[in-house]
Amino acid sequence: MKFPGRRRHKHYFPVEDKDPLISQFHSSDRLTHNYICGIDQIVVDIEAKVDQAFLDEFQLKRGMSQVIDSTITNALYDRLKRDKLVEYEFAGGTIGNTLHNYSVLADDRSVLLGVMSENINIGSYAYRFLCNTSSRVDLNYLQPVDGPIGRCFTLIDDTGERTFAISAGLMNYLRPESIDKALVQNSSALLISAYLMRTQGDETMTEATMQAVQYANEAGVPVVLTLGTKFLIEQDPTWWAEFVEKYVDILAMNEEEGEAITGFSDPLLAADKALDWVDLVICTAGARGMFMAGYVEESFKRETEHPLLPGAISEFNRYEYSRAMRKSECENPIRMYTHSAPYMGGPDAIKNTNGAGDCALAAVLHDLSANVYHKLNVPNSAKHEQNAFTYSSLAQISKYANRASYEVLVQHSPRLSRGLPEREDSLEQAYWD
Ligand SMILES: Nc1ncnc2c1ncn2[C@@H]1O[C@H](COP(=O)(O)OP(=O)(O)O)[C@@H](O)[C@H]1O
Ligand SMILES: Nc1nc2c(ncn2[C@@H]2O[C@H](COP(=O)(O)O)[C@@H](O)[C@H]2O)c(=O)[nH]1
Repeated sequence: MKFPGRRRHKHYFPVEDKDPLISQFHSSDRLTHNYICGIDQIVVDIEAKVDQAFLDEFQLKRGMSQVIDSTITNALYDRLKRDKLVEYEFAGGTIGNTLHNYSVLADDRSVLLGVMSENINIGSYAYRFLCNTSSRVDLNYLQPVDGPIGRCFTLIDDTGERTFAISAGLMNYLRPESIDKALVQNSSALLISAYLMRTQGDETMTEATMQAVQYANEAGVPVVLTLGTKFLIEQDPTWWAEFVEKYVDILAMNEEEGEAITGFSDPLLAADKALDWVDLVICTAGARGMFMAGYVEESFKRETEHPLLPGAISEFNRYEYSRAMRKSECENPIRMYTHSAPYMGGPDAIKNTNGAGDCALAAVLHDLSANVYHKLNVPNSAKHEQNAFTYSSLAQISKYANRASYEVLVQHSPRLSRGLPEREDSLEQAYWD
């Protein structure tokens, strides 16, 4: 719950003193609301601490997200239960987490597309997923299926490395006809992950995703792709690069995924390379914080007031105070980059890194969506003389994203249980204005 805040005496007066003009102005139903939507394999995370011998026993590759068959699933589940190794069971899924965190941060609507069991028993995984998802995430468009959603065994070793074993259930049976064209085309962004391309046999998730992407591309709705895991990208980096160039507008990745798709281990160079394909890049880099890269029209560029940073691209942060634009909106596009270290140098004790990257992306999406909201409701604002993609400067967004992921690092779940404080000394005043 948000802090109730201070009450001022002057706001309490008799009904007859009410000014009809003022009440009209404050009426929130006169504001136009926007939303973002995303597609996911609906899964619940089952988290346990394990060692290498445990991974070997179930033929799991350390650090990977891998799909397991029903024999391994049953054996793994029985073993986790028998030895009481399960620490948490919580709604997961990379896009589910991101939309939940977006809705918590923005206190606004997002729409999740995917499947949901049509018959739900109290305490079942489907039930848990629904219970652990923000009421601001619209679940009305989920496609019913006759069977279970997915389970993601999240196995964490002593070093904090996470190995994901996915028991798919019916999570990949979202059908193309379940994608509502108007819903996608009226949204402020369509969020997808690389995992959605990992289907087999008669699973229809990839086709459904491509249907949504086609609708979004047709309507100019930004398609945001998060790469999920480097192992998926490493299998065919050229295919992924072409996919990104053809269909995607905003690319989110961590430094390992960045290396897999671009060949550059330096996150700044990886972000720069990815900017050949998309309009905006987010590259998280664990304890090193995050890098972002984007475009701005020459005439709207703003120089940073921070020291210029050395790096593979010298003084790369020079224009980090600029708001990002789509390359196609710029007559003379300039590339700009920013880097932010972790908020407060990172937490003293990290409880869990699960979902830190998803949360950073949620904050970026919040900024993008706030821009759309502002434009819809205050179209004549001087702010929109620049046809920017983002509400804030790249420098501000990356700080906000790191602030949001900090919150995930100090809790056990990948999903935020509350929004960020209204104002913080550590964020520049301009952010809140
Ligand atoms: N060990 C760490 N110390 C401090 N901050 C961290 C650490 N790991 C992650 N973070 C924060 O979380 C963000 C996302 O983390 P990262 O691990 O790169 O994402 P992903 O979960 O996608 O692999 C980073 O940009 C940083 O702000
Ligand atoms: N939709 C899918 N989500 C998956 C898969 N494997 C893992 N995950 C989810 O990722 C988050 C952790 O995100 P990260 O940014 O910290 O890597 C976790 O909650 C898992 O549920 C998958 O195959 N599909």
